[in-house]
Amino acid sequence: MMVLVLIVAGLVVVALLMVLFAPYIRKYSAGGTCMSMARLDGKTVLITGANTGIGKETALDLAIRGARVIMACRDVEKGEEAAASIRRVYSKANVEVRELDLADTSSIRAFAQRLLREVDHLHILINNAGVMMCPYVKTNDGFEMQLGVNHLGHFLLTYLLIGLLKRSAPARIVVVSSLAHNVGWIRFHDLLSQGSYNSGLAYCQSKLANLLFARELARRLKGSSVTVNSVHPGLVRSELVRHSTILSLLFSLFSLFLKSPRDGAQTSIYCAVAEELHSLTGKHFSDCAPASVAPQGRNEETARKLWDASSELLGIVWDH
Ligand SMILES: NC(=O)c1ccc[n+]([C@@H]2O[C@H](COP(=O)([O-])OP(=O)(O)OC[C@H]3O[C@@H](n4cnc5c(N)ncnc54)[C@H](OP(=O)(O)O)[C@@H]3O)[C@@H](O)[C@H]2O)c1
Repeated sequence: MMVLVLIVAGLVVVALLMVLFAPYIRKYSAGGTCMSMARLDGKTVLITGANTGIGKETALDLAIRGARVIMACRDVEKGEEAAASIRRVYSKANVEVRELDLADTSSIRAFAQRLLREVDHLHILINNAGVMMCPYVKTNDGFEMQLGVNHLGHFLLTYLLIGLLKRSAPARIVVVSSLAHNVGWIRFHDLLSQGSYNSGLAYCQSKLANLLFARELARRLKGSSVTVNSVHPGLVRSELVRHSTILSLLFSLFSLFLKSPRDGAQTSIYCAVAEELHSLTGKHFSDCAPASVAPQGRNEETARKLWDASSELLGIVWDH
């Protein structure tokens, strides 16, 4: 009898939660389809974290548009499986998998060196890979994992490829950030969470860092025909929440209200191809439309400070 009461009570709580939160979840996860028919024949695209989720769907779409798509994945086997599934959907897909572990600067450098040797042009770079709310763990270089992969890894990758992008201009850089930037702030006093660690806050910090990086890079690249925009893909069914039991539970519960990875890829695709964005730079997009940015994401001083701190951590000097 007691068990039955508990089950019924549990179901009532779940139903209440769904009624309460569904409108909000729907609001942030619905809409936005890239209507552009732009072709990418002869163009080369690089997508990080392309073996699954939003990255894989972005790779499929851009391959169908005729691009040569380089899928940068930390697990080559998983990447090859994803490439094979893309070829099953579109047999002419020009996709290739290359190894890139954003949690290891030597892997990033080796990846970029090989790319610079073997690829003449790079027209679109999509910094998509991400890790969310993992336990406290360090990258190979001693950086907190979420800041290390989501921000610092992409910061270094972009630095290493910026010359190639400029030579290939017009070129576009798309940085996959998140709505989570709204509740993030940059903890300059403890950027790598050495003093204290909260996995949720560290994720939000890394996504705010994505946005600030995109804006500062756009500012520095003005006049170069390389544009940089950031996106929030929506709330998307993917493996991203794997490290958080609560979020995994909530995402399963509200699964019906979340975007599919295909729908989640639309804003990245839009920013990568839409003709009307050809010279638009330094903006943030969601649902294939300009989106609002939290005040901390618009603070130019914070963006410059983060730029300097990131360059120092990575031991690099940008020449612009
Ligand atoms: N899903 C959402 O609701 C949502 C909302 C807002 C923003 N986003 C952002 O969207 C982006 C894509 O997320 P998703 O939802 O598609 O998640 P996902 O399915 O978990 O995909 C994340 C990708 O990043 C890769 N990755 C993780 N660590 C890496 C590393 N050290 N080096 C190279 N690649 C690494 C993963 O590779 P493995 O498969 O090998 O782990 C995977 O390919 C992320 O930047 C995320 O923050 C997602």
